[in-house]
Amino acid sequence: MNAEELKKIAAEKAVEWIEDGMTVGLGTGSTAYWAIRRIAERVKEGLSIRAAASSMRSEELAREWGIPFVSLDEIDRIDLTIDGADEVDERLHLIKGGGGALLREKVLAAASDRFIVIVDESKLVPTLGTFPLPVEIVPFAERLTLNRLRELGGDPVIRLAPDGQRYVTDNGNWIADCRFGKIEDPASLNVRLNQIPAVVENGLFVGMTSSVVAARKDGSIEVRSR
Ligand SMILES: O=C[C@H](O)[C@H](O)[C@H](O)COP(=O)(O)O
Repeated sequence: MNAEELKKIAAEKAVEWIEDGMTVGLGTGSTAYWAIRRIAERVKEGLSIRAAASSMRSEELAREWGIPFVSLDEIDRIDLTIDGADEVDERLHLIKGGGGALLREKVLAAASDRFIVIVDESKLVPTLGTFPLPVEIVPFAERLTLNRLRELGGDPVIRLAPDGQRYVTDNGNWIADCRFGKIEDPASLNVRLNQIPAVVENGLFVGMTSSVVAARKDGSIEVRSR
C-alpha cells in the first residue's frame, strides 16, 4: 500500500472509536484529513457529535463537509481527539508541528480524555529527533530567541512559506525548526524550551498520547496504548 492509503486506513480505524454524543477534537495535516473525511461520512450516516478544530484548515474542512462545529470557548473537555504526528517514539512521545499547528494541537490534546495518534509506520522511531523539532516563537526579538535555542543545541532555522516570506502560524507567530539530534530526554527538553520567554510552545508532546494507530506497509494496523 502507498503512504496515502496507509494514512487513510489508520485514520478510519481511529474514527471507529467515536461514539454518539462525543465532543471530538480534529487534528491537522494529511493524515488527520482522512479522519475528518471519515467523520463527515459518519455524520451523514447519522452520527451525532460536535467537533473542535486544531487549525483554521481543519475548521474549514469540518464546516465544508457538514460536521457540527463547536468553538473551544464553548466546551470544558474533549472526549477524544484524533491527530497525526511527525514522529512517534517507543514511549509514545511525539514530535508534531510539521504543518505548523502544534500550539492549537497541544491545547486540544491537553483538554482531551483520549488523544489518539494516527500514523503510517514511517513515523515510528526508536528515539525522537530525526524530524526537525518545530518551536513556535513570538515575532519579536528573533535574534535573541534563536540564540537561546542555539544554546540548547537546537540549530534553529526560521521556517519560510512557499512565497519566501516567514511562515506565519494561525496564531500570528513564527516557527523555528530545530535540529537537536537524538532527543533522549524529551520531557526535560520540553520544559527547557518553554522556559525561553519568547517561545510560545514546542512540538514535543510528552506523555499526552493515549493510543497510536499505526498502519503497516502490508495494510495491517497496530494499536499501541499507554
Ligand atoms: O502541524 C501539523 C501537525 O502536527 C501534523 O499532525 C503533523 O505534522 C503530521 O502531519 P501529516 O499527517 O501531514 O504527516
